[in-house]
Amino acid sequence: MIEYYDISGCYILRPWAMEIWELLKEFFDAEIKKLKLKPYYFPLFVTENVLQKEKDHIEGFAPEVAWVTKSGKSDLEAPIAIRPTSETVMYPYFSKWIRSHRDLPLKCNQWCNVVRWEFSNPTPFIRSREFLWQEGHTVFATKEEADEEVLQILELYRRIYEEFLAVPVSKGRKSEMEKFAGGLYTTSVEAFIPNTGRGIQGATSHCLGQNFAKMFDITFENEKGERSMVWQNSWAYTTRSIGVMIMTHGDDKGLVLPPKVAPIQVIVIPVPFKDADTTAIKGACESAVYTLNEAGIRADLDARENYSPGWKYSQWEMKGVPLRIEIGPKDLANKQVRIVRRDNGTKVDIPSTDLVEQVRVLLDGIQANLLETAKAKRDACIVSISTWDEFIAALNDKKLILAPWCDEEEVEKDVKARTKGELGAAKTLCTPFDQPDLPSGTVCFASGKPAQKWSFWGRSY
Ligand SMILES: O=C1CCCN[C@@H]1CCCn1cnc2cc(F)c(F)cc2c1=O
Ligand SMILES: [Mg+2]
Repeated sequence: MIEYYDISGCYILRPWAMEIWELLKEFFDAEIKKLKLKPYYFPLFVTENVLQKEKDHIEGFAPEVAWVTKSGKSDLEAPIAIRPTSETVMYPYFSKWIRSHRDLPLKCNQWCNVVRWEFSNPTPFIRSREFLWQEGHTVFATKEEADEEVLQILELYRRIYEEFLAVPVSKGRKSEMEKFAGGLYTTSVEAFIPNTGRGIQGATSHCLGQNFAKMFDITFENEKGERSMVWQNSWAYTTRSIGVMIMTHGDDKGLVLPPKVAPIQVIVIPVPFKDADTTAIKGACESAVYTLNEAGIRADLDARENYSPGWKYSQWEMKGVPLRIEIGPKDLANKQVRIVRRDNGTKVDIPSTDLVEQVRVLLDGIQANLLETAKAKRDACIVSISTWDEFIAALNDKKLILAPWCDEEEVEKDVKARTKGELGAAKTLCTPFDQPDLPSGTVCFASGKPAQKWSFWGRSY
């Protein structure tokens, strides 16, 4: 999927990864086009004074910004930043383009790369200094429109994770401390990795309120001729989503790819036998591949002569291909094929006449099974707690913790301070929209004050 690169935190995305990214992009791009998003491409570079436009938007991030300071041997008269995100690149032009309510809503999306020179341990897909993403930046006349779109996009992110990557996620709202500092509120879809007991943010959808409108003077004349400030959203998901899928489904044989994002969904392998008719077997494999491709199923043939069938089985299992079809002399004679599932290893012989129908059923079955299995594993990690001791025990037990919280930032900071350590501190992951019942009199696990809500807490990536 990747090749390591001679700059730390940078990776080469090879076809097995890029094809997954392209399948996700195909779905998401089609969906946002239904919402009238327009494609743009803004420059990679942003000047220092524009980037510094808003102190509290950038302040904590300054160490991550990568700068161009020279061209050839000569210094640039002023350093130029490489975009870590595009608010400051785009919004001066939103200000120029938006004059009247007729110019609203403005709906801009760009598929691009961004650079953030992180120093914590670089990890392929999960934390890299350059990554691919889409960033949506939308502008509305009213808060109601913005609020509605934030949730529409969040639902698309849930679909990317649950319907395509087969990764269960929780929709919720970030705390004031964890939200995007420049915005009004942040919603996110949160995943969880049982093996490491860490939460991971899958995607985020922010309502920026009118904060950036104030900063960049983005105003419009409404129907009554009054000048007012716009309401904005911004939202993104990144190539990190591929890493979450890998960690969620992988097993000791390697990758396990959900069919919806598998570049090859079915690999067909001829199983020659000493005196059997290899030409007929290969012909049967080729027609199986053809028939499946005609039906819109991503099938391929592995007829390499220099590898044994067994060697091929292992290789395609390692690459996570959902289904393997074996055709040998016996299968040929019985006009059947043997199909092997990657997710649970079951083998089934089906008549060649039923090929497309059965493969579709099996692929849907694998997709559903992967999500259900991941959901069960994730749910088994969720524990509700009510006291500090229970919280610490659950944290050390690598759990995803649902805790009653007073919603005070000081308490959130205090929990971080009290759980610092080489595994990283505990933090709020999100306050799930789906709130369990909170009996009156329930107190916050950390402060003892009246609890306002249930929130997910845990260590994170
Ligand atoms: O998360 C999104 C969705 C897509 C558009 N951007 C928002 C907020 C990004 C928050 N963020 C995140 N990381 C950053 C890193 C930087 F180096 C930097 F200068 C700024 C930022 C920064 O603003
Ligand atoms: Mg960051």
